[in-house]
Amino acid sequence: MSERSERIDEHGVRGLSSGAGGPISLLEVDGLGVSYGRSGRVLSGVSLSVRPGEVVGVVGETGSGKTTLVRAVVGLVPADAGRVTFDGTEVTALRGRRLRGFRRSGGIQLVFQDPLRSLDPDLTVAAIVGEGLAVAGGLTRAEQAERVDEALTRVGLDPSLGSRRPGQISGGQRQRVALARAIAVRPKLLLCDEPVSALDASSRNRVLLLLDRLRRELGVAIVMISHDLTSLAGVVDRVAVLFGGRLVEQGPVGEVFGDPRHPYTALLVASAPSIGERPLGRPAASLRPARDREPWRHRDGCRYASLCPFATEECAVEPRREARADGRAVACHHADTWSDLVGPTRGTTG
Ligand SMILES: Nc1ncnc2c1ncn2[C@@H]1O[C@H](COP(=O)(O)OP(=O)(O)OP(=O)(O)O)[C@@H](O)[C@H]1O
Repeated sequence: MSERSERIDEHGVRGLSSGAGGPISLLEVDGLGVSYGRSGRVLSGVSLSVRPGEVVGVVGETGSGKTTLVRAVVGLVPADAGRVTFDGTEVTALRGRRLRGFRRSGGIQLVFQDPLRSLDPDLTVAAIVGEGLAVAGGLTRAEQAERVDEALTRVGLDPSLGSRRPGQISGGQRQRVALARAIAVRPKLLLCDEPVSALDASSRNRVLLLLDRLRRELGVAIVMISHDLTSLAGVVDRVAVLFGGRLVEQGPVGEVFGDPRHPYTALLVASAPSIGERPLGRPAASLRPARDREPWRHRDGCRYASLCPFATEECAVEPRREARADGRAVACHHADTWSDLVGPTRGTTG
């Protein structure tokens, strides 16, 4: 038995903690559900945990709910089910002043895809990087300036760049500035929403290497959201796959990408052959439903069933996410059997 217990934090809110008083995981998302008015449920039953210093990837196609997950974690959109606990504080229970106080404390920092949109074009780089420090308070101007220079240096930028404005530096440099701004307040968790999608291939690689270095040097945990498996593959420890607002599979990245257990993950992997040393020995086309298959007529059940070539009547009932002995969790009735239906999933190089 783990020594999990509930404790009351400084905000008077319940949270999980280890018997020793420290949190077991830094971030615990448990059964999270989010709805937007008429759009209906956008996230359902999402559970994810991130340990201190760990890098977790969340992959999913456009509209699968990736950004909503990020926003719900910091309380920018309200959850209508489940809870989010960060470093012992139940974020989903915070409202108003206490929620703003939690965000200002800077424990979680967001880094967005498009640095030009997220950086104020009228401010200097130094002012942008120092924004969070100014909001958090407690430092003299000289101390703030020192922390700004330190953050810029850490992301590989010369502090002299501090006097420029976002329009006067390159796209790769802007993404570094966004990272410098995030790490200046010494957060425990970076939530990076498509951090490299707007960059060209060489800048993308440099920023990915930088994220890896920041995690090692600062011990900061990172949740990296992306639609691109290739970007995640070299950086993350674990990966979670989001489809239609549900996590369909999660586990150590090498295993999930090397031997996917959910047909949707398998399709993603087969569509991105560059990611694995052990690519799936199957073309993506074989993981899509045959044209002559009858349309899926059930409304409930597995969200992926209408697109899944392996769906059976059983899939009309929503699959539970089964935790497996190898540290993975898969939500598929046929997780262990679908791949046998059409031959081996592993490639010949594995
Ligand atoms: N403010 C909002 N009001 C209503 N519906 C919304 C809102 N924001 C997002 N949605 C809807 O919620 C769903 C998930 O959106 P979200 O932005 O979380 O997806 P995503 O996976 O991040 O997509 P992308 O990769 O395109 O950014 C989409 O169907 C979207 O249209």
